[in-house]
This record gives sequence, C-alpha cells and structure tokens, in this order.
Amino acid sequence: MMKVGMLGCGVVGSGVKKILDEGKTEAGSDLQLTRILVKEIGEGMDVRFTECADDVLDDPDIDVVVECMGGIEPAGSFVEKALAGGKSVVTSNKKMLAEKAARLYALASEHDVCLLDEAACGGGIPWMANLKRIARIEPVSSFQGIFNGTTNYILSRMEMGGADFQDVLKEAQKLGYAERDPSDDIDGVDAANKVVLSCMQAFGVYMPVSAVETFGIRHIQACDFAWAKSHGLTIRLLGTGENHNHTVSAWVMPAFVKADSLYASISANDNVLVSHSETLGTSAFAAPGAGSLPTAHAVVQDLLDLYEGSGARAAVMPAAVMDQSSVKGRYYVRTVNPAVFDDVKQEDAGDALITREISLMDLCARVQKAADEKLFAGVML
Ligand SMILES: NC(=O)C1=CN([C@@H]2O[C@H](COP(=O)(O)OP(=O)(O)OC[C@H]3O[C@@H](n4cnc5c(N)ncnc54)[C@H](OP(=O)(O)O)[C@@H]3O)[C@@H](O)[C@H]2O)C=CC1
Ligand SMILES: N[C@@H](CC=O)C(=O)O
Repeated sequence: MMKVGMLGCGVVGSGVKKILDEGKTEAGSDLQLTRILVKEIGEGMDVRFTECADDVLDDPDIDVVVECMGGIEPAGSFVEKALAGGKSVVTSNKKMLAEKAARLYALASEHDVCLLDEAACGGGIPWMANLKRIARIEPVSSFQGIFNGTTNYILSRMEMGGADFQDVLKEAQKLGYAERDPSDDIDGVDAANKVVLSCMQAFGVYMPVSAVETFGIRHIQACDFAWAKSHGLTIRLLGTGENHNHTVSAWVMPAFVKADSLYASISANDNVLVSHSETLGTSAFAAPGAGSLPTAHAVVQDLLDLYEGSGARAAVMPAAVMDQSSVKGRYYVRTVNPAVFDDVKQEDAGDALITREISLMDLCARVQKAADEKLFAGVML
C-alpha cells in the first residue's frame, strides 16, 4: 500500500481523486489517497480534506505528495517541504517546476527522493516517460509539437470559420483546459514552460522560460485563417527544442502547416509531441493535452511508477548553453508597421506579408522595432 497526500483538488485534483478512489486495477487499488488540502472545507467533503498544508506535509504515514494546486507559490514551498521531508512528489504544475526546477531537483537528489512531472507536459500524453526511454539509448536531437490544449481548442474551432476568439476561449475555460490566468495559454507561456521541461528530460539541461523565444496567438484573426485556407494551410501553436552539439535552441510560435499534415489533424484539446533521435527516428505521441481525467491519468501513472520502484531519481541539471542563431524560417507577419520588414519581404499574404528566410533573432529584432502590440507572427512550415 502506498499512501498519497494531495495539495489542491480542482480540475486535475478531482480527477486524481476519482481515479484513486475507484481503484480499477490491483495496482491502482494499492494507492490510497489519505489527505487532501483545499482552501476551504465545503459541503460533501469527507474526513480526508483539510485546510492545513502541514496535515499533508508533516504526516509521517504519507509516502508521496501530489501537487496540483497551480501557481508558483505557495505550491513551490510546499513541494520543497515535502522533498526535504523525504517524500517523493508528483506534480502537474509546469509553471512552478519550470521556475524552480534547479532548486527542486537538487533538493530531491539531496534527500534521495523522486520528483515526477508527466502530467505537467502534454496532459495525458506519456511524453516524459518516452523521452526518458529514448534518452537512455541515445541523445534526443530535437522535439516539436502542439503543447497546449487551450490554444489548440481555439485554433481548431477558428479554422472552421465563424468562431470568435473570446467566445471559444471562454468555452475552453469552462471545459477546464485553461490556466487560471489564460494569458499563459494564449501568449504561449504555458507551451514555453512545457518546452523547458521537455528540454530537461530530452537534453538533460535546464533553461529559464525567458530563454525560450515565445510568440502566442492573442492577436490572431479570422483573416489569418482565411489566407491560410486559401493556400491549403491551417495554423497550430508549436513548441520546439533542438540540441546542436550541446547548444540548445527553443521556441514557441504559431505555425502555418499543410491542411493534410499531422499537426493539422490534431484538434480540440488534443496535443501531439514528436521526437527525433538516431535509431528510433521520428516518433509521435498524441492524446488529450488538457482536461481533468487525461491529466489525472498521467499523475496516477507517475504514482504507479513510484509504487513499482521505477520512478526516476531526480538529477541535478546543468544550465543549458543557448544558441538561437541557427533557427531560421520564412515568417508570416501582420502588422500596422510593415515597412520594418520591407527589405526582407518575399510576398504579400492578404493583410500580412511573408518574409524570405531570415533568422528568428532577426524576426524578434524587427518585431520589437515595429512596436505594434497587436502584431501577429507565425512561421511557414
Ligand atoms: N487543467 C488542465 O487540463 C491541466 C492543468 N495542469 C496544471 O495542473 C495544476 C492545477 O490545474 P487545475 O486543476 O486546472 O487548476 P484548478 O484551479 O482547477 O485547481 C487548483 C486547485 O488548487 C486549489 N488551491 C490553490 N491554492 C491553494 C492553497 N494555497 N491551498 C489549498 N488549495 C489551493 C484551488 O482552490 P481555489 O479554486 O479555491 O483557489 C483549486 O481548487 C496547474 O499547475 C495546471 O497548470 C496540467 C495539465 C493539464
Ligand atoms: N492550460 C493547459 C493545461 C494543460 O497543461 C493547456 O491548455 O494545455
């Protein structure tokens, strides 16, 4: 029997509680959820619920702590306390982990416990587990994919025509896909946090999220989809990490992809994550990337790995050496200041323009110069 304490019981936490309480397999029924931290005890909550974090963190009978509160603090301090107290931690909180990974992995290593994060990246996709499996045989050279369910829901609804951005975002929030502050979703920050976690697992290095060049979909408009459709394309928000001889590049950006491509086939809250390595080649993993039960499934997978003794020990992570200079592309840019792109413009694209191949760094410099807060940019794949 493994006793589990949980911090937070919202969208993800309630899914974890349901799966653990139902215990549908022999191994699953050996996991017992014994304490649950909530802000306020409400009607219908059983004796396991508490408003005091230390009831979970200081309980000597609890073996593992699940953190699904969200936010950097107090979640980060609670995780530190659990690890320092000799308890392994399973978290779905990519924002906290991307911010505090260096400290938390060091602490886990010092106390010989595990810190697992399958649910934090790609919701229900067994992505971290598979990156780990690939990386134990050979280096992962790069990865790319759709890392965010909320924006994928918005984009795949907008591509059908007629859907209003704000209305569809509200639907995604109601369905439990969005972050508490959905700016993290639509500005690409949530995907960037997941790129940071993927770089840790794939390349064994850590970078702050600010090192990931990030463009979101906040200013996307129906005209961008109309132009894409008329050219046999659609739009998806992609995250990428590449490892070139121990230097890393990483970015998040809307991408114009062929309407019959793998990325275009991924709709609603589904995500797809693709890795490249020498002997396995290209492998793709798809599943719901957001939502209560798929994400909870990933949390429980981590718990079972711990129970079966196959959870990875935490490792201290060296800092990544970043080099974004090799990232190049043809970029779609819609801005009220197109003159900034005159010398690199290749063609008009409806209300926008497409550049010839330029570096991502050049794009970023020009975007800054354009000083257009409603500028929308994407890469042509
Ligand atoms: N939703 C999803 O599809 C996915 C979410 N995640 C991540 O999982 C984490 C949780 O997300 P989600 O479940 O959607 O968020 P929710 O807001 O639905 O759940 C978080 C819960 O934690 C509670 N909480 C927050 N702070 C405290 C505190 N100090 N003490 C006690 N309880 C607290 C909240 O209470 P209250 O509401 O009262 O503030 C809420 O019930 C986030 O890090 C998110 O990024 C990861 C993958 C998918
Ligand atoms: N807000 C996130 C939730 C899962 O990580 C998303 O939409 O992907």
